[in-house]
Amino acid sequence: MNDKINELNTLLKEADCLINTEQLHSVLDIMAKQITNDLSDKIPLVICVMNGGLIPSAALLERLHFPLELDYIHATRYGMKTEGNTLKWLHYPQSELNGREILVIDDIFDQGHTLEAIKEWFHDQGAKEVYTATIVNKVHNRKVENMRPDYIGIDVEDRFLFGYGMDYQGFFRNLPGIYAVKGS
Ligand SMILES: O=P(O)(O)OC[C@H]1O[C@H](OP(=O)(O)OP(=O)(O)O)[C@H](O)[C@@H]1O
Ligand SMILES: Nc1nc2[nH]cnc2c(=O)[nH]1
Repeated sequence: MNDKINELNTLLKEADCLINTEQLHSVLDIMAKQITNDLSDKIPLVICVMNGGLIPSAALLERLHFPLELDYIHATRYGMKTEGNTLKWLHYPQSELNGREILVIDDIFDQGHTLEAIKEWFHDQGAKEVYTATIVNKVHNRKVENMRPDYIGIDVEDRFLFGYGMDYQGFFRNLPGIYAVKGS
């Protein structure tokens, strides 16, 4: 137990903070304004992508001051690893989706397989429009071809990130900033 705590504390101490809390708040304010402009008259169904989307969803939701509904989906393709695999679907939303305007919120757009598959699934369920939002977009050339989020907070370098929803081996989703693992 102590070994694990020491290992994790060292990892955090050596990590680079790429986006601090203040920067995150201004990014979230801007995203919330864009979303409000587009969706405030549509009574959207907001979908949190668990687990990483939990903190970004809460932060955006408290900045959206118009009628909306909330549900969640749980899909994961990284698990405890730093390399993505096939997407596992763990929970589907229970709300009526047919004809709805949907806003899907996640923490990161990396290669894009997760959001691309989720967006396609909502369209298959009869959603009228599916918007997607992520706090960060990782910059590299390994992306899916045909999809980008409608709302992106900030571009980040191609390193392994944690904090603000994103985990390192299941830990550190709770950090109020975004960090990159040393040497990644
Ligand atoms: O753009 P991609 O390359 O598909 O990666 C992005 C996805 O990876 C992370 O989820 P993860 O599978 O780690 O599950 P988690 O949300 O429970 O952390 C993150 O929350 C995104 O959903
Ligand atoms: N925690 C975490 N999850 C991811 N999923 C896709 N990319 C990342 C990343 O950099 N960090």
